[in-house]
Amino acid sequence: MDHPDQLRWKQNWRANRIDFHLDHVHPLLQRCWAEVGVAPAARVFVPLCGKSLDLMWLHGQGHDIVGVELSTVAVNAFFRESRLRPQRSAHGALECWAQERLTIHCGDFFALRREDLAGVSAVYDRAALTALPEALRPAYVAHLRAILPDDCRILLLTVEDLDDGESEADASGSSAEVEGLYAAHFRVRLLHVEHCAALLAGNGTISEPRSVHKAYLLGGDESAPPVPISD
Ligand SMILES: C[S@@+](CC[C@H](N)C(=O)[O-])C[C@H]1O[C@@H](n2cnc3c(N)ncnc32)[C@H](O)[C@@H]1O
Repeated sequence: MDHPDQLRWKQNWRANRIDFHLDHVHPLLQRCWAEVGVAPAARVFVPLCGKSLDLMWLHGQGHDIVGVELSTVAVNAFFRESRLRPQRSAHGALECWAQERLTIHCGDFFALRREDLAGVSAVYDRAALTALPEALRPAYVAHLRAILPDDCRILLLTVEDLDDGESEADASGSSAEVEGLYAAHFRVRLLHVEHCAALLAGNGTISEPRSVHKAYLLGGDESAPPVPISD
C-alpha cells in the first residue's frame, strides 16, 4: 500500500499541482555540472525526476540517463512532451520506460536495486531529497548509498530557508542537515551559493526571498582543489 506522502504526490500530478516544475533547465545545473567531472558518455541517475527538462539537458550532454519517478502521469508527460516513444516493460516492482539512452523507472525510489544503477557515475538531485518528509531523508540517503556504485559523485541542489534573524552571510556555509545526512557516506563540498531570490523565476516558480540556493558536490576526488564560492 502507498505511503500517504506517495498518494499526495500522485494526486498532485493528477491535479496538475506541480509548482516545482520549471519550464527551463535549472541554472545551477548548467553552471555546476562541469565541476562534477564525469565523462560525456557517463551514466547519470536522476532520482525523483518528475518531468524535469534537466533530464533532456543532461541527455544532450551525451549522458546515458536513468531516472526514477513515482507518478505515471509525470513519466508519460515527460516522454510525450519530449516527443519520444518509449518501450514499457515490467521491472520487478517498477515499470521501466525506455528509449535509447533514456530510462525512467516508474515507481517507488525505495524499490530500486543496486543492479538497476550499474554503471552510474553521477547523480543529479534537484528537489529529490527535499521532496521527502524529513523523517524519511536518512532512509533516502542510506538507500541511495546502498544502490549506487562506490565511486559515484552527486550534484545536490538545495533551497535553504533563512531562519528569523539569520543573515545571508550566516547561511553561506554547508547546511547542518546536508552534513548530517551525507558526511558519513560522501565527502561534502559546497560548490556554489546563490542569494538571488529570482534564480528560478519563470512558470510561476519563484523562490522565497528569504532563502539561499546551494549546489553541493558529494563524493569525488579527495585531492581535488576547493572550488571558489561566489554569488
Ligand atoms: C519536488 S518534485 C521534483 C521533481 C524533479 N526533480 C524536478 O526538479 O522537477 C519531487 C518528485 O518526486 C516524486 N516522488 C515523491 N516520492 C517518490 C518516491 N518515493 N519514489 C519516486 N518518486 C517520488 C514526485 O512524484 C515528484 O515528481
